[in-house]
Amino acid sequence: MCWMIMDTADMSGSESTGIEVILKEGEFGNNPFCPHGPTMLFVKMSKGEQQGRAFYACSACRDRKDCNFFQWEDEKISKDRLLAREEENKAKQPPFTHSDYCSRYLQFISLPLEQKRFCQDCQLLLLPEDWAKHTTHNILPDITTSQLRRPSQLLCPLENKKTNAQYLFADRSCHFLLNLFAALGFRKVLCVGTPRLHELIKIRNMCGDNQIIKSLLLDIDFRYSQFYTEDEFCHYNMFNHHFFNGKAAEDVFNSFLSEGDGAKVVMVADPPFGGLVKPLAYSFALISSKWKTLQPPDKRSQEMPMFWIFPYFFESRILECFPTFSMLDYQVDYDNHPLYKHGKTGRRQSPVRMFTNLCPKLMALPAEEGYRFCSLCQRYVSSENKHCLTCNACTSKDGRSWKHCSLCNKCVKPSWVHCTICNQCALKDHPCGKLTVGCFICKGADHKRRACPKAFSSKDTRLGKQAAGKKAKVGAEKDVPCKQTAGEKRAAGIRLKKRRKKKRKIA
Ligand SMILES: C[S@@+](CC[C@H](N)C(=O)[O-])C[C@H]1O[C@@H](n2cnc3c(N)ncnc32)[C@H](O)[C@@H]1O
Ligand SMILES: [Zn+2]
Ligand SMILES: [Zn+2]
Ligand SMILES: [Zn+2]
Ligand SMILES: [Zn+2]
Ligand SMILES: [Zn+2]
Ligand SMILES: [Zn+2]
Repeated sequence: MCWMIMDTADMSGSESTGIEVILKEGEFGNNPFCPHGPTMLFVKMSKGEQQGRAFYACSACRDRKDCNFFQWEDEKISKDRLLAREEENKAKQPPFTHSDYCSRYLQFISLPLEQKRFCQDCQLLLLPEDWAKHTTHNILPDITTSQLRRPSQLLCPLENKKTNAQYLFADRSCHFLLNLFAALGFRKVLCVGTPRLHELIKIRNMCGDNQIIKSLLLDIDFRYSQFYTEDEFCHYNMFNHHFFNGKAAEDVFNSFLSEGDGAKVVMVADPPFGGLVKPLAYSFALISSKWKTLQPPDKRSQEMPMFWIFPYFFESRILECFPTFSMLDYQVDYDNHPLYKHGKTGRRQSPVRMFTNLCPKLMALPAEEGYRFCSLCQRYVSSENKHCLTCNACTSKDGRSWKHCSLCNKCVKPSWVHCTICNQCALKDHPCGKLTVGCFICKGADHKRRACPKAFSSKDTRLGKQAAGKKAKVGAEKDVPCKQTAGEKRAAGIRLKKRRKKKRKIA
C-alpha cells in the first residue's frame, strides 16, 4: 500500500519536479536505519510520474550535513557495510544513556551551589569528576534550582533551521496554551516537540492549589534527558514515530496515553516549520490510534484531542490529512524567532496558528488581545478578521482584514487586486499571465496539485482516503488561497533554493 507524499519543496507553487516521500503503511520499521531511526523512502516525481530510482534518506534531517544517510531502494548492501552502519548509528547516539543522565542529575542536585556548573560548549550539567575535561570551555557557574526548572532557558536553542528550528514559545503563548488545556479539563499533556510547555506545566504543578497536570515530553533533542526522568521525557523522532530507547520508552508512552486513571489526555505538537506535513500527520495518526486502542470499547469511536501548531499557509495540507481539524485564529509567537512575534503590524504578525480537532467554539481566545466571538461562525476570531456575508465566514487567515472579490467569488488578501488577464486576484506586481491555475499534475482546474487525487495511489491508506474525502469539502467550503505574502515567499524561496541545492547533491 502506497501513500504518496509531496515534499514541501513544492510550496512555492513552482512547476519544478519534486522529491516526494512514499510511506508504506506499517513498513517504516523495515526501512534501513540511520542514527535517527528508520529512514524514509523518497522518489523524484515529474508531472505526477515517478522518475528514476527511489532512495532511502533520513526522516528527520533535511540537511545532509546533519545526516548523510543514502541508499538506493534496490541497492544490495553487503554484510560488512551493514555492520559498519550499525556501528556508526551507535556511535552517533547521545554520550550517556537516559538512565545515566538521571543518576547524574540526582548527583548534581545534591552538590552545593558553588559546585553546580553547566558547560555551555558541551551543553552538559557537570559533575566534579568531569571538570578537568572542560577547563577550556565556557562554564556557567552556580546553577540554581530555578535554572534547573527551566532547561529551555539554560540550553541554547538548536538553531539549525532545516533540522531542529527550535523556536521557543513566548510566555504569552505558553501560558495561553496551558490555561486553555487546564480550562478544558485536560490532566495529561503529551508534549510533542514542546519542551517549554512541558517545563511550564511542571512549574505550574508546584504552585499550590492548581490541579496537577501530568506532562510527557517527546523530542529529538536528547539534551533534555539530563533534566527529566524516563517517565517525563522520551527521546523521539516525530517524522517516523521512532522511540530511541525502544520498548521501555514506548511503554512509558503507552501508559501515559491510557486514561484508566480518569485523567484526560491532549496532544500538542509544534514541529519544525520546514517539516513534511504528511509524515508528521502519519505519526500523529499513529499516536491517535494508539490512544484509541487504550480507550474502553464504548469510547473507541472518539478522536484523541490534538493540537498541531504550524503556519497558517499549511492549512489545506493539514486538513487534507485531518479533515476534522480546524484552524484557530490565535497567533502563536516565539521568543527567538525574529519574524514570528505577536502584535506587530502587517507581516510581522506571527503566521503560526493552532490546528485542532476540538470544537472551535470552546477555544476561547483572549479578549484582552482583541479576539472576539463571531456568533455566525461560532468561533473566536482575531480583531481584524471581518465576517464576510457573501462567503458567510470570517475569512482572514493572516490577521489582516481580507476583502471580497466578486469575480473570484472569495475573499482575498487586502493587498491583492483582480487581474483580468490571469482571471484571479493577485499582488499588483505579479508575473502576469504566468500564474498557475488548477493542478499541475492532472491539469484539473478545480484543485491544486497538493490536493490532486492522482498524487495518491488507488490503494490509499486510511489517511489517504480521508484526504480524498476532504478534497471536495475543502474546495467547496474552505477555498484557501495558497498564494503567500512577500515574506512567506521569501522564506519559501530560500527553502526552495536550499532544497534544490540538496537535490543536486542527491542527484
Ligand atoms: C518549533 S520548535 C517548538 C518548541 C516549542 N515552541 C516550545 O517552546 O516548547 C520544534 C521542536 O521540535 C523538536 N524537534 C525537531 N525535530 C524533531 C523531530 N524529528 N522529532 C521530534 N522532535 C523534533 C525540536 O527539538 C524543538 O523542541
Ligand atoms: Zn538520520
Ligand atoms: Zn565542555
Ligand atoms: Zn464570522
Ligand atoms: Zn468573502
Ligand atoms: Zn479576484
Ligand atoms: Zn495577471
